[in-house]
Amino acid sequence: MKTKDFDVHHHPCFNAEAKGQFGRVHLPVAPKCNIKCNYCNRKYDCTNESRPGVTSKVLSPHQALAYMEKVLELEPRISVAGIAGPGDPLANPGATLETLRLIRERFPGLILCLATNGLALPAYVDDLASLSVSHVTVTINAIDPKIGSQIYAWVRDGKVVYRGERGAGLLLERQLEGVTALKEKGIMVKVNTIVVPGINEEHVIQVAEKMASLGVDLFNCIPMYPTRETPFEDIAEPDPVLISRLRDQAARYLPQMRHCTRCRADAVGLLGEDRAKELASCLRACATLPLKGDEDRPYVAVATREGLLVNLHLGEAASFQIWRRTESGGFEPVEERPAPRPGGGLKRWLTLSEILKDCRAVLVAGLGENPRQVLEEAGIKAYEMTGFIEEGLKAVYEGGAPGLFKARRQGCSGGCRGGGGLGCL
Ligand SMILES: C[S@@+](CC[C@H](N)C(=O)[O-])C[C@H]1O[C@@H](n2cnc3c(N)ncnc32)[C@H](O)[C@@H]1O
Ligand code: SF4
Ligand code: SF4
Repeated sequence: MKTKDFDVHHHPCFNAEAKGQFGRVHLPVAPKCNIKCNYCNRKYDCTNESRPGVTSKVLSPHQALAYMEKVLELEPRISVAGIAGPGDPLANPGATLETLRLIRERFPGLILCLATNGLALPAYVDDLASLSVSHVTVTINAIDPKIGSQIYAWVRDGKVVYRGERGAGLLLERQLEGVTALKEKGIMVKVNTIVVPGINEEHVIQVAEKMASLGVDLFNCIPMYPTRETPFEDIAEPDPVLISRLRDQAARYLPQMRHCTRCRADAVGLLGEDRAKELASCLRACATLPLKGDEDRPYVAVATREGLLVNLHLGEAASFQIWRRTESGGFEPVEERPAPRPGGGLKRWLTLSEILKDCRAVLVAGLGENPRQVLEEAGIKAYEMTGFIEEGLKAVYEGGAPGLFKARRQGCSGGCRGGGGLGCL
């Protein structure tokens, strides 16, 4: 079938025959998640770990568009732009839909794809269809809430957190509704089932049977990758012989994906020829672009006592120094702007966003999650660091200097395997 400007068969995950010819890029624009799987660790900022959920940077939609342009220059065989985390794309619906919209507009010939746990899927199927998203992967690990409750620590719907069978039951309900709605729209659906020894390994076949009854196109039995600092870290990875047997049994119901490489959330390239390491500096550079691409934001605001070091927390700065890049490539302070007075909660940070609206970033020694969110929603990236202002400015304007800024989630889990590991998911 040929739909619009792209050919749905050119997806290397859904069609094994396409995998040597066509590649995919994951755009890491979705950091938050609305459930907690007991095998998943979404710590990022690591270039070496090769497992699902890891990315070296999170991008805004406009940064992701700029990154996509660069990636296609380097690797024109990429036919798919997908969003697979590092959290759940539909737990970050604003960033996800905006990214898909920007990519669809600029690259009508690309296949758009999404991987989700399905909790928020029913609410967004119409949006996905209207953006011509043609391929969706839903991770469904159990069709029995008793089994699901051993895999999911919690499920958050709006502001309410559900645990145990109630949480797993709600998730399952939404997954079934979401998959049905996707198929009604003619979207290709792959179901990922993570095989967790001792928990769901024999149940996997029942999941496949149920998915077949909903018209799912492809089934992907994925061996759980034991990940440090998760409740399942001590469960051994399932044996390849077991996985092969489960795939053969599940094949009675659905076609099987047997070539999944368990990609990172910033995977890029052909499957099995991942170029995420090679493109890490490009990804980092794109993460330093203004958060909102269409605005002119020449300045960076700095919380400093004396004008040499970044040494004040956001909340304790009575004023911010405003710096810019000079034509010769150096940096100079242009003015000092008073900060809003303490107190006033959210209003204080909204006022600060207005004061700094021509700044692409603010350098501070520390800040809380609420002001960070308010500033970032206004397009001002907040970087936590201590040290020389000029070093921070260089990193903001030019990228590089990994490690200078304090990671939002601290480094990798210590289980780095120097990038060898398992390829991508
Ligand atoms: C990182 S998630 C992102 C998309 C979405 N949040 C989801 O879970 O479907 C991509 C895939 O990686 C899987 N995954 C995460 N951690 C894993 C692990 N330790 N072993 C195997 N698969 C894992 C997820 O279950 C999902 O199928
Ligand atoms: S839904 Fe995806 S990102 Fe969220 S915890 Fe599970 S595997 Fe991780
Ligand atoms: S994780 Fe598997 S399905 Fe997802 S992009 Fe990688 S190979 Fe394709």
